[in-house]
Amino acid sequence: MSATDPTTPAPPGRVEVLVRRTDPRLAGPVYAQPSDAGADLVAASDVTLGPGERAVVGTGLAIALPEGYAAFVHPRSGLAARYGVTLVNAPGTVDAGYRGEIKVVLINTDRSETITLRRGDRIAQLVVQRVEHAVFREVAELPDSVRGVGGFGSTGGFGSGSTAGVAPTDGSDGSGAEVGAGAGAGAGAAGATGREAAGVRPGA
Ligand SMILES: O=c1ccn([C@H]2C[C@H](O)[C@@H](COP(=O)(O)OP(=O)(O)OP(=O)(O)O)O2)c(=O)[nH]1
Repeated sequence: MSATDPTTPAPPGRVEVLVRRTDPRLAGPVYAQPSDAGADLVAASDVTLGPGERAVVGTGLAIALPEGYAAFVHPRSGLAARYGVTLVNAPGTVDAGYRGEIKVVLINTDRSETITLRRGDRIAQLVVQRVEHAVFREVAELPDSVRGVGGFGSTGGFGSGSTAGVAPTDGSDGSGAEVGAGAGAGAGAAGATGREAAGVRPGA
């Protein structure tokens, strides 16, 4: 079934996403396999990326998602593993209200090889998901949790003989040095700057 066939209703349990081809000769979005999470997005134009270069590439597609959904532009693992090509902003977020052409922000992370992708090449994949819209409620204290403020490697890093679950002996939270202004326990809940940065209005 064509992904853009307007006469075929969505089967039960499947969300209907309206698709407009801004470039009618291009394919997509197409699920390569029935159980794939992502539908392939293709390049609307040729693009050549030297080592470290990036480009915003059109896909020839615009969509209308139902309210309560978003679509996420993810890299393709084959392009990433074979050529080092991924997305600068992975995953890119396509809002339900966005009606413009979906674009892909590609980057060539390879240090020496230039890659040329051709119009019609599959450059990314689109994952449609239900998303919650939160009500952000400001509080003075957050409820306790097992993790607490530990993060950024607090469970022991990446080695198989990790120290996961071993409490630090220095009385710290185990997360090592503070990482940026937003990593502290008070950020987000107590600091005025954090509130402003989070867009939380006083009294909201
Ligand atoms: O990889 C992406 C990411 C975003 N978009 C489109 C859809 C999305 O709804 C819109 C805005 O994206 P985002 O909110 O990430 O951009 P922003 O930098 O916050 O810009 P804006 O001020 O327009 O929201 O751009 C894409 O086509 N591809």
